[in-house]
Amino acid sequence: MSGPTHDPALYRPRDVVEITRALVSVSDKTGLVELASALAAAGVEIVSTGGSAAAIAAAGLPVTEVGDVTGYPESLDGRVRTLHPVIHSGLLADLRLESHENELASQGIAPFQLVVSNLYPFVATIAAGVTGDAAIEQIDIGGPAMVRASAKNHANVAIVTSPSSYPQIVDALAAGGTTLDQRRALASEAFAHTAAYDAAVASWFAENVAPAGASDPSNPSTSSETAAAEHSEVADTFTVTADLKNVLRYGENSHQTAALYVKENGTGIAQAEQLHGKEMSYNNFVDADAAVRAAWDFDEPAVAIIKHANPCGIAVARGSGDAIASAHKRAHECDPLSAFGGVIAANRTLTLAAAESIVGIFTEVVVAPDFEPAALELLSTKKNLRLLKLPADFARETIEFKQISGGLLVQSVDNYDAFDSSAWTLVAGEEADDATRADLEFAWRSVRSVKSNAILLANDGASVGVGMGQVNRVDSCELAVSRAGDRADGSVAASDAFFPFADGLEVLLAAGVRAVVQPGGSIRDEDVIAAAKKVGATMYFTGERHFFH
Ligand SMILES: NC(=O)c1ncn([C@@H]2O[C@H](COP(=O)(O)O)[C@@H](O)[C@H]2O)c1NC=O
Repeated sequence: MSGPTHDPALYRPRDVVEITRALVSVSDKTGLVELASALAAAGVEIVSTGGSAAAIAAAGLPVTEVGDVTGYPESLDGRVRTLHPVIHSGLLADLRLESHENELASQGIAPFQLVVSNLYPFVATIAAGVTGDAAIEQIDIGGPAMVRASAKNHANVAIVTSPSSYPQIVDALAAGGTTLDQRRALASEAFAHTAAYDAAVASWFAENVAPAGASDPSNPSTSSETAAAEHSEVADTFTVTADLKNVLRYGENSHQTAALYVKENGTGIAQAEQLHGKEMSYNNFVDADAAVRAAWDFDEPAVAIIKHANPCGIAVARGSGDAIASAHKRAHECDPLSAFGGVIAANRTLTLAAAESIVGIFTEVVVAPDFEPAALELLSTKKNLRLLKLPADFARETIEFKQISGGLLVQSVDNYDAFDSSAWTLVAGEEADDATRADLEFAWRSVRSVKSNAILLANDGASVGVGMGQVNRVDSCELAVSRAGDRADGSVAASDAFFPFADGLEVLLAAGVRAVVQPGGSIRDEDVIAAAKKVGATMYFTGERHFFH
């Protein structure tokens, strides 16, 4: 038996390939009858598997069952159908080579020039909650084999994996055949189709079937018992597959190209339904994601207002009135100047009262789990405002990744839940009273949505001053204090990481901050604690930081 042939001299050129025989085996039968009609009208012999053949025959069109070609019945509950040398030789024979042509002829096997196939709906099956052997049975084997075989042999075979490509095949029939360029493009789509399919299977398998210790980092444990548990198992490869949803007008800047890709079973911002407004931009998506990240960190009704991926206001509701309206008003008051042109996320249905509070403020995007009809109507009067409704099964991601040159960094998301102040250590001043404690918990929860170095001042469940993204902590403290103005006096503060020196804390204390929560852990903690004690301020250490870059 000879190995692969590489001698270019042996290849006879082939561009247009006339279609005389097609193999059709599709789970998604959209457009099947229309395509089969065109094939039949062009005199193409159609060979097909059980369900596809039945659909074609039911339309009164001629079709040959695969079993009649192989002389072998579809067997093992359909596990073995097209997996037969008579089929695969017809898919893989490279008719540019005289030797293949002769071999096929001597075996009495007719080649295929067209394969139409899409695979068992594995992702839809597991999304519907199917598990165990029933899910495994939906892993298509014969389909990917014939898709990959014909994609490899695109010099001779056109492989169609999507009903959206059927019209070009109908056109090709009229034009006398498929061109090499066409078959190359279709083969590229086909390999992407099987790669995405296998990625979905691999990810499900790692989580549901593989023994413990072999899990995929895209599915890390969501247990937050200890931070160490989050750092446990990582897999040898990291695969992400996402399909193009739409090309965006541009990226972060107008000279950058950009597109939105969506994960097949994703339930996030990328899947949100746009109810109103202009097309979402790249930056809108980034900010909407950051806004949801901040607002969804709270169980109680909360609103976050984001600019350039940073909160310029976060608040929970107060009083007996409309909760989301209250949360929005209080979040907005934190920094009205910065909230201009911001992105607002609410973690509850956006009410009319909240819409009335928002409508007069120039806002780019409002994202919420739903909108009261009257709120939608009111906000829809703003033509430039985009309204996004999150999927009903919206869920925050459990892992995140960043591209670096030559690779990817992957980590579990910061879901370390250390908001219960009873677990903190008092290192300076008096134990906080209940109201102060609640404010410290609010500040500590909010500060992890702020880019490091992050300082957040809060009062009564609302941020009053945010210092973000500075390259030293003193500047972040000064920024938070200057944004808070008079409101710094009597507020509480959270710092996403320890104070390396007392200087940053001293800025906060001088402005009247009366209680502070921070991780602790600096080699100069004693100096920092002394600064708090000196003015009688309360300070807690959480023991865990919340860097966010
Ligand atoms: N076992 C095989 O040899 C085989 N050959 C084709 N299939 C799949 O059978 C499906 C079509 O089945 P039907 O035509 O019976 O509805 C296609 O999704 C195709 O990918 C197979 N099924 C799974 O492995």
